[in-house]
Amino acid sequence: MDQNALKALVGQEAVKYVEDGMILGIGTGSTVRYMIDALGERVKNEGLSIVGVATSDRSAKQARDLGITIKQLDEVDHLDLTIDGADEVDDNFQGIKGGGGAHLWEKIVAINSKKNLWIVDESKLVHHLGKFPLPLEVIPFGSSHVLEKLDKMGFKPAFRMKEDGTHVLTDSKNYIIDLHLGRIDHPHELANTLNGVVGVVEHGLFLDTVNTVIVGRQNGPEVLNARD
Ligand SMILES: O=C[C@H](O)[C@H](O)[C@H](O)COP(=O)(O)O
Repeated sequence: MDQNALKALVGQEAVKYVEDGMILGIGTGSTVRYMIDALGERVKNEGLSIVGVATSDRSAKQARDLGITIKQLDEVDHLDLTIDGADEVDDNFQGIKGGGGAHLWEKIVAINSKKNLWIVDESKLVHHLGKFPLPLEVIPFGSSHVLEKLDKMGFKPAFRMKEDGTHVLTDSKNYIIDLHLGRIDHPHELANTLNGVVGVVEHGLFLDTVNTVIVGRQNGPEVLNARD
Protein backbone atom coordinates (compact mmCIF):
# COMPACT_ATOMS: atom_id res chain seq x y z
CA MET A 1 0.00 0.00 0.00
CA ASP A 2 1.28 3.47 -0.78
CA GLN A 3 0.95 6.37 1.63
CA ASN A 4 -2.39 7.52 0.23
CA ALA A 5 -3.84 4.02 0.60
CA LEU A 6 -2.70 4.00 4.25
CA LYS A 7 -4.35 7.40 4.79
CA ALA A 8 -7.57 6.12 3.24
CA LEU A 9 -7.42 3.02 5.44
CA VAL A 10 -7.22 5.00 8.69
CA GLY A 11 -9.80 7.48 7.47
CA GLN A 12 -12.28 4.67 6.90
CA GLU A 13 -11.38 3.02 10.20
CA ALA A 14 -11.87 6.24 12.17
CA VAL A 15 -15.49 6.78 11.14
CA LYS A 16 -16.38 3.51 12.89
CA TYR A 17 -15.93 5.52 16.12
CA VAL A 18 -18.64 7.99 15.13
CA GLU A 19 -22.03 7.32 16.70
CA ASP A 20 -25.48 8.59 15.85
CA GLY A 21 -26.23 11.94 17.50
CA MET A 22 -22.59 12.89 18.08
CA ILE A 23 -21.18 16.37 17.79
CA LEU A 24 -17.94 15.71 15.97
CA GLY A 25 -14.81 17.84 15.60
CA ILE A 26 -13.52 17.46 12.06
CA GLY A 27 -9.80 18.01 11.53
CA THR A 28 -7.86 19.14 8.49
CA GLY A 29 -5.37 17.66 6.05
CA SER A 30 -4.87 15.01 3.41
CA THR A 31 -5.61 12.13 5.82
CA VAL A 32 -8.73 13.78 7.20
CA ARG A 33 -9.99 14.28 3.64
CA TYR A 34 -10.40 10.50 3.40
CA MET A 35 -12.17 10.45 6.76
CA ILE A 36 -14.62 13.13 5.63
CA ASP A 37 -15.34 11.14 2.46
CA ALA A 38 -16.03 8.03 4.56
CA LEU A 39 -18.20 10.04 6.96
CA GLY A 40 -20.20 11.39 4.03
CA GLU A 41 -20.81 7.81 2.90
CA ARG A 42 -22.18 6.88 6.34
CA VAL A 43 -24.44 9.94 6.39
CA LYS A 44 -25.73 9.14 2.91
CA ASN A 45 -26.05 5.36 3.16
CA GLU A 46 -26.94 4.80 6.81
CA GLY A 47 -28.73 8.04 7.58
CA LEU A 48 -26.14 8.72 10.30
CA SER A 49 -27.20 11.91 12.07
CA ILE A 50 -24.30 14.00 13.35
CA VAL A 51 -23.26 17.63 13.62
CA GLY A 52 -19.72 18.49 12.56
CA VAL A 53 -17.53 21.36 13.73
CA ALA A 54 -14.76 21.91 11.20
CA THR A 55 -11.21 23.07 11.95
CA SER A 56 -10.76 24.81 8.59
CA ASP A 57 -12.80 26.37 5.84
CA ARG A 58 -11.67 23.63 3.44
CA SER A 59 -12.83 20.79 5.69
CA ALA A 60 -16.14 22.61 6.27
CA LYS A 61 -16.70 22.93 2.53
CA GLN A 62 -15.86 19.29 1.80
CA ALA A 63 -18.18 18.11 4.58
CA ARG A 64 -21.07 20.36 3.54
CA ASP A 65 -20.71 19.26 -0.09
CA LEU A 66 -21.18 15.67 1.13
CA GLY A 67 -24.35 16.53 3.04
CA ILE A 68 -22.80 16.65 6.52
CA THR A 69 -24.31 19.30 8.80
CA ILE A 70 -21.64 21.79 9.91
CA LYS A 71 -21.97 24.25 12.77
CA GLN A 72 -19.60 26.81 14.23
CA LEU A 73 -17.86 25.90 17.49
CA ASP A 74 -19.74 28.67 19.30
CA GLU A 75 -23.07 27.16 18.21
CA VAL A 76 -22.51 23.91 20.14
CA ASP A 77 -22.11 23.37 23.87
CA HIS A 78 -19.75 20.39 23.64
CA LEU A 79 -17.88 18.09 21.26
CA ASP A 80 -18.08 14.33 21.79
CA LEU A 81 -15.12 13.38 19.64
CA THR A 82 -12.62 15.05 17.32
CA ILE A 83 -10.90 13.16 14.51
CA ASP A 84 -7.78 14.81 13.15
CA GLY A 85 -4.47 14.06 11.47
CA ALA A 86 -0.95 14.81 12.75
CA ASP A 87 2.48 15.52 11.32
CA GLU A 88 4.42 13.64 14.01
CA VAL A 89 3.43 11.50 16.99
CA ASP A 90 6.12 10.43 19.46
CA ASP A 91 6.44 7.47 21.84
CA ASN A 92 4.64 9.45 24.58
CA PHE A 93 1.68 10.37 22.34
CA GLN A 94 2.82 13.97 22.03
CA GLY A 95 2.38 15.48 18.62
CA ILE A 96 3.18 18.17 16.10
CA LYS A 97 0.37 19.53 13.96
CA GLY A 98 -0.03 22.46 11.61
CA GLY A 99 1.66 21.23 8.44
CA GLY A 100 -1.43 22.53 6.69
CA GLY A 101 -1.53 25.71 8.76
CA ALA A 102 -4.72 24.75 10.60
CA HIS A 103 -3.33 24.08 14.08
CA LEU A 104 -4.89 27.12 15.80
CA TRP A 105 -8.46 26.14 15.04
CA GLU A 106 -7.53 22.47 15.50
CA LYS A 107 -6.19 23.12 18.99
CA ILE A 108 -9.25 25.14 20.02
CA VAL A 109 -11.50 22.32 18.82
CA ALA A 110 -9.29 19.65 20.43
CA ILE A 111 -9.27 21.19 23.89
CA ASN A 112 -13.06 21.50 23.80
CA SER A 113 -13.53 17.88 22.79
CA LYS A 114 -14.22 15.04 25.23
CA LYS A 115 -12.05 12.66 23.16
CA ASN A 116 -9.41 13.16 20.51
CA LEU A 117 -8.62 10.56 17.88
CA TRP A 118 -5.71 11.01 15.46
CA ILE A 119 -5.31 9.18 12.19
CA VAL A 120 -1.82 8.82 10.73
CA ASP A 121 0.08 6.63 8.33
CA GLU A 122 3.04 4.85 9.91
CA SER A 123 5.55 7.42 8.58
CA LYS A 124 4.25 9.90 11.19
CA LEU A 125 5.41 7.84 14.18
CA VAL A 126 8.71 9.12 15.62
CA HIS A 127 10.77 8.55 18.76
CA HIS A 128 11.46 12.29 19.18
CA LEU A 129 9.49 15.25 17.89
CA GLY A 130 11.11 17.96 15.82
CA LYS A 131 12.29 16.60 12.50
CA PHE A 132 9.06 18.02 11.09
CA PRO A 133 9.30 21.84 11.28
CA LEU A 134 7.18 23.14 14.16
CA PRO A 135 4.52 25.58 12.88
CA LEU A 136 3.64 28.79 14.70
CA GLU A 137 0.66 30.96 13.78
CA VAL A 138 1.70 34.59 14.19
CA ILE A 139 -0.08 37.93 13.94
CA PRO A 140 1.13 39.75 10.77
CA PHE A 141 1.63 43.03 12.69
CA GLY A 142 5.28 43.17 13.71
CA SER A 143 5.92 39.60 12.58
CA SER A 144 9.43 40.34 11.22
CA HIS A 145 10.42 41.28 14.78
CA VAL A 146 8.90 38.07 16.10
CA LEU A 147 10.96 36.15 13.52
CA GLU A 148 14.10 37.98 14.59
CA LYS A 149 13.42 37.21 18.24
CA LEU A 150 12.85 33.52 17.48
CA ASP A 151 16.08 33.49 15.47
CA LYS A 152 18.01 34.93 18.42
CA MET A 153 16.49 32.20 20.58
CA GLY A 154 18.12 29.65 18.24
CA PHE A 155 14.88 28.26 16.79
CA LYS A 156 15.83 28.57 13.08
CA PRO A 157 12.55 30.21 12.06
CA ALA A 158 11.30 30.77 8.52
CA PHE A 159 8.11 32.34 7.25
CA ARG A 160 5.98 29.91 5.27
CA MET A 161 5.67 31.43 1.81
CA LYS A 162 3.68 30.64 -1.31
CA GLU A 163 5.35 30.10 -4.68
CA ASP A 164 4.36 33.62 -5.72
CA GLY A 165 6.43 35.04 -2.86
CA THR A 166 3.48 36.07 -0.66
CA HIS A 167 2.84 34.80 2.84
CA VAL A 168 0.75 31.69 3.42
CA LEU A 169 -2.32 32.92 5.28
CA THR A 170 -4.29 30.90 7.81
CA ASP A 171 -8.08 30.91 7.93
CA SER A 172 -7.71 33.63 10.59
CA LYS A 173 -5.56 35.65 8.12
CA ASN A 174 -2.40 35.20 10.15
CA TYR A 175 1.10 34.17 9.01
CA ILE A 176 2.92 30.91 9.68
CA ILE A 177 6.50 30.66 10.93
CA ASP A 178 8.08 27.19 10.85
CA LEU A 179 10.80 26.37 13.39
CA HIS A 180 13.48 24.04 12.03
CA LEU A 181 14.47 22.45 15.31
CA GLY A 182 15.66 19.01 14.27
CA ARG A 183 14.90 17.45 17.63
CA ILE A 184 12.73 18.58 20.55
CA ASP A 185 14.00 17.06 23.79
CA HIS A 186 11.68 18.92 26.17
CA PRO A 187 8.35 19.63 24.44
CA HIS A 188 6.56 21.02 27.52
CA GLU A 189 9.38 23.49 28.22
CA LEU A 190 9.42 24.55 24.59
CA ALA A 191 5.63 25.00 24.63
CA ASN A 192 5.89 27.23 27.71
CA THR A 193 8.62 29.31 26.07
CA LEU A 194 6.63 29.76 22.86
CA ASN A 195 3.47 30.62 24.82
CA GLY A 196 5.43 33.56 26.19
CA VAL A 197 6.41 35.08 22.84
CA VAL A 198 4.12 38.04 22.14
CA GLY A 199 2.78 37.88 18.59
CA VAL A 200 2.69 34.09 18.49
CA VAL A 201 -0.98 33.11 18.55
CA GLU A 202 -0.43 29.36 18.84
CA HIS A 203 2.23 26.72 18.25
CA GLY A 204 1.77 23.29 16.74
CA LEU A 205 2.82 21.26 19.79
CA PHE A 206 -0.21 19.20 20.86
CA LEU A 207 0.78 17.88 24.26
CA ASP A 208 -1.29 15.52 26.41
CA THR A 209 -4.12 15.93 23.94
CA VAL A 210 -4.76 12.70 22.08
CA ASN A 211 -6.61 9.69 23.52
CA THR A 212 -6.34 7.27 20.63
CA VAL A 213 -4.14 7.06 17.53
CA ILE A 214 -5.05 4.87 14.57
CA VAL A 215 -1.90 4.06 12.61
CA GLY A 216 -2.05 2.92 9.00
CA ARG A 217 0.29 -0.07 8.71
CA GLN A 218 0.93 -2.33 5.73
CA ASN A 219 -0.86 -5.18 7.47
CA GLY A 220 -3.85 -3.08 8.54
CA PRO A 221 -4.84 -0.35 11.00
CA GLU A 222 -3.26 -0.45 14.47
CA VAL A 223 -5.07 1.24 17.37
CA LEU A 224 -2.86 2.82 20.08
CA ASN A 225 -4.55 4.06 23.24
CA ALA A 226 -2.82 6.89 25.05
CA ARG A 227 -5.08 7.83 27.91
CA ASP A 228 -8.76 8.03 28.82
O1 LIG B 1 -2.60 21.95 9.68
C1 LIG B 1 -2.82 20.79 9.36
C2 LIG B 1 -3.10 19.72 10.29
O2 LIG B 1 -2.50 19.83 11.53
C3 LIG B 1 -2.99 18.32 9.71
O3 LIG B 1 -3.81 17.51 10.48
C4 LIG B 1 -1.59 17.75 9.72
O4 LIG B 1 -0.72 18.65 9.05
C5 LIG B 1 -1.53 16.39 9.03
O5 LIG B 1 -1.89 16.54 7.71
P1 LIG B 1 -1.78 15.37 6.65
O6 LIG B 1 -2.82 14.36 7.00
O7 LIG B 1 -2.04 16.04 5.33
O8 LIG B 1 -0.39 14.82 6.70
